[in-house]
Parts: sequence; C-alpha cells; structure tokens
Amino acid sequence: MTTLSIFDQTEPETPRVVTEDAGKIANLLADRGIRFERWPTKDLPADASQETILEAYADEIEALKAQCGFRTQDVISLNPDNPQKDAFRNKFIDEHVHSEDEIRFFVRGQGLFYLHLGDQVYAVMCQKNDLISVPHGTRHWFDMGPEPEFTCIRLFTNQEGWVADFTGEDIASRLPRYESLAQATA
Ligand SMILES: CSCCC(=O)C(=O)O
Ligand SMILES: [Fe+2]
Ligand code: NI
Repeated sequence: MTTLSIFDQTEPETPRVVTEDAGKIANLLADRGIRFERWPTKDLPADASQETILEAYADEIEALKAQCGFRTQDVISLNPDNPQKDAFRNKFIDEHVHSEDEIRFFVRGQGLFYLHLGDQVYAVMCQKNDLISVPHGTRHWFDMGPEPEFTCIRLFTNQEGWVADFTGEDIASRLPRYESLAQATA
C-alpha cells in the first residue's frame, strides 16, 4: 500500500502521522502544494525497454504535457539484479532540488520519496499507479532501497531532463531509510 509518514525535522525518529488512505494522502500533500494521484497502469514486462514504456503511456504523457507544460520525459527502471543498483540508489539519496517542475509516475514496483516541506518531511512510499509532483525548488530525495524493483516515468519542464542541485544538508541521513520505513509500514 502507498504510505505517507510525516516527520517533524526536529524529531526525525518518529513520524507524527502515518496513513495508507490514498484520499488522505492526496489531501495532505495537496495542502502543501504537491499533486498526488492514482493513474491506471498497463501490464508490461519488468524488463520492458524505455521505448516500449514511453510508447505504452504515450496518451498519458501527452495529457500531462498539454496540461502542465512538460517538455521532456524519460524512464527509470531498476531490478534487484542490476549490478549498478548501489550507485543508482546513492545518486538520489541526498537532499536536492530541481529548478523546474517534475512529475513521477510509478508504473511498476515501489520507491520512497521524501519531500522536505517547511520544517516537516513527508515520506511517501509510492507504489505502482502513483503519480506525484515535485514542484521546482522542493527539497527532496528518493530511496529505492537495497533491492530496487520499480519503473517510473519522469516528466520535466526542463529540456535537459534531470538536473539536480544538492543542498548539502544531512537531513536525509537523519530520517529512517527505505529499510525501516518499508518494514514499519508493511
Ligand atoms: C523515482 S525517480 C528517481 C528519483 C528522481 O528522479 C529524483 O529524485 O528527482
Ligand atoms: Fe529529484
Ligand atoms: Ni502498504
């Protein structure tokens, strides 16, 4: 199940709110300017190519582009047998921002997005079907865990695609990582 855990940054050990109610999750995130929706997905093999995935979701991608001005897209897909999984995990695991609006649409598996909003951190264990926005300037990080298994379509208003600005803050290391949150909310 998709789970939202909300932490005060001054008390990163214990979430003050934990919910698996998709409607509540959407409302709590909308209150903070984050879009969260559940979109239908298609049956595709775990090793489907980026091309196949973009083709299968061409209508959804076009709709989002028309609606919100997204210009580029890519696919990030990881499986536990990926020899570079640790490097990929590390790539996103520290707090960063993007200078443009982005969307993440999980079409397979799960992954944990942390959004640092004001003095709170919203940790969203995203699942297949979840679409979440990362508005420009939103401090965030992403933990795919030690055995990553997910496919995510990413949309960018930036023509260059994914460009990250790391904040240099250590907040990510003070919050529970994927392993504890997946455990706590299983
Ligand atoms: C699930 S997509 C990988 C993470 C990412 O793109 C990001 O943090 O910006
Ligand atoms: Fe990011
Ligand atoms: Ni669950």
